[in-house]
Amino acid sequence: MPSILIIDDEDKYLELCKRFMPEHDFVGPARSYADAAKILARSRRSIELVLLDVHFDIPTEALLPEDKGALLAKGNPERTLERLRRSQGLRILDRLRKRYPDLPVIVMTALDDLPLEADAERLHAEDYTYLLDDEYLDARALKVQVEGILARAVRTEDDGPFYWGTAAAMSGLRRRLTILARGQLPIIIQGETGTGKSLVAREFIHPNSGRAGSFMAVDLSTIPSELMGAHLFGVVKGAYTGANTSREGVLAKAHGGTLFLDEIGNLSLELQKSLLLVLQEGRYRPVGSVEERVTDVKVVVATNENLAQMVREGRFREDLYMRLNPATAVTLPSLRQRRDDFQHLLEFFLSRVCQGGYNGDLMRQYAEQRGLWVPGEGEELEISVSRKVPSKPSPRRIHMLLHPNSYKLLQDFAWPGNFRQFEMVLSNLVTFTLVELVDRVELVEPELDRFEGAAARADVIVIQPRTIRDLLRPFTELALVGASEASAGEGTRDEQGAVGMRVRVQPGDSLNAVSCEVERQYLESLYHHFRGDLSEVAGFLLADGDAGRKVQLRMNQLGIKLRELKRARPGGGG
Ligand SMILES: Nc1ncnc2c1ncn2[C@@H]1O[C@H](COP(=O)(O)OP(=O)(O)OP(=O)(O)O)[C@@H](O)[C@H]1O
Repeated sequence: MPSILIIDDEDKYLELCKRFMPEHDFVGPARSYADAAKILARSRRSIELVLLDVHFDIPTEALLPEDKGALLAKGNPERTLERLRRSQGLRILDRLRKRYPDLPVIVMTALDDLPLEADAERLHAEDYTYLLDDEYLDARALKVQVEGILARAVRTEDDGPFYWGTAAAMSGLRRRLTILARGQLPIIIQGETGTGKSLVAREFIHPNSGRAGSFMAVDLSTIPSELMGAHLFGVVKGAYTGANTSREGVLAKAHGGTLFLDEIGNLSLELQKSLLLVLQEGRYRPVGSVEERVTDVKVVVATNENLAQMVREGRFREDLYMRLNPATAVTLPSLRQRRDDFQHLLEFFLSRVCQGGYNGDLMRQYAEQRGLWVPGEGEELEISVSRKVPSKPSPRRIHMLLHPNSYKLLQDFAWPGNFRQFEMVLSNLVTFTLVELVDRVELVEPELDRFEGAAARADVIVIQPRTIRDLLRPFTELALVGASEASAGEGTRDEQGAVGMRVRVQPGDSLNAVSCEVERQYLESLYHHFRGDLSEVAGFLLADGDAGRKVQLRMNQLGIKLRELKRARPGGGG
């Protein structure tokens, strides 16, 4: 686990830091340079930052420089020692710099008569110097500085399969998660379905936590409530009928590692109490056991429900909610909220769906047929994507060419299933496009003429606008998006024609009543969309333009008054 080393002759700064930054792990205090050197020799790799005091009231033999003979021989030895004590931190910093040039150090002092500013450059400390005032210990500002430095130390290489993109908001989120990952406290991840909550927990938080144990994930929405206790906490033989053997729970398996609880809102109130005990005291009791077990896990929970609301409604324990550290909850943005970065997201996900599996085979076949470079074992084709034909080919790159309208269609689509849906649509897009190209080598693209120069280029694959339209159509027809924007009881359409509805449900309403209400709104909105032409509605819904009568009957059954609808339609008269 990465930690912060404190070098200080007193406990003052350690206490301050622990109080204001409980999420970090502090080592020390080392009381002198010699102490600090021992700790660093043992665990330099896990120490990411040093907080260093300046004034050290320590015995003469512990003061730097080790060889003080010459210094003390001149002038007043008492005054020399006093000076050494008052600025000992700077000597320690000097030594640290020589031995560990990249180790970030924040110098902390309550004294303002030291020429820290002047020394800062020599000591490479300008970024790291922080003056604490005697009366007003600005711990919050220190915290900001600590977090800034730790975030800069975040690995810059690829962090794995979670794609962060280039938007500033995502870098901020990444920094925040890096810091939270390193700390001891639990983490709440919020976000719509498919925004990568599980992925970020598994591929980012756990690897960045520095915890050597395993990552264990449990989706609480898929486990029957009567089995949840045993699954989480384990069970002893004979605890209930059918418990023929003792079994460990995921908590035991995650010991020393990370426990990811997906859809935490599904945890029963009783199990919430047990989880609270784990968080507070690191203890739990397997089902049927009288003995308690001890565990050390980092708990990460995910939800797309509003936990605060659940607390208000009495469905989630307030004490557990508070213990889950809601002040630092992280919300992963939806794909709609990442539109500014759409080009990069498109390129990342398209590249990903082109590598490996069936699409990878198709890609290789395509490259072979067209005499392009064919990736070998462990090699990958580069994929780029844009609305224009790139000026010159690159030997290992395939370029996906999108018509500007198709690009816009993809960019503006609501993507209610977020990245899961995005990836699936793009994967199908690549499959359909490549199958057609591989099966019909000589295929002349009907829309190629729109992309000047593309026809002659084997490295440019044109994505047909109709393929995109066909792939999005089922979602467009079904999606009930933008419900919150829709006015009560009315259907509204967004730019893709997706219908947003808000259904008012009375307590005790049957499922049938709810689905009839949805169907009614959908039919009404289609009626308006097709300007009252029921044949068109039938053609769209049933692929049968002669079935207008059927649609009319259904509308009657649902209590829709066609005459009133006609009057309400813009330009419909009345
Ligand atoms: N930022 C991302 N980078 C790469 N892939 C992503 C990203 N976000 C989501 N995905 C992909 O989207 C899919 C869904 O991700 P994941 O299961 O983590 O979402 P989730 O938020 O946990 O969804 P749910 O709430 O439905 O459980 C996965 O295939 C994942 O690889």
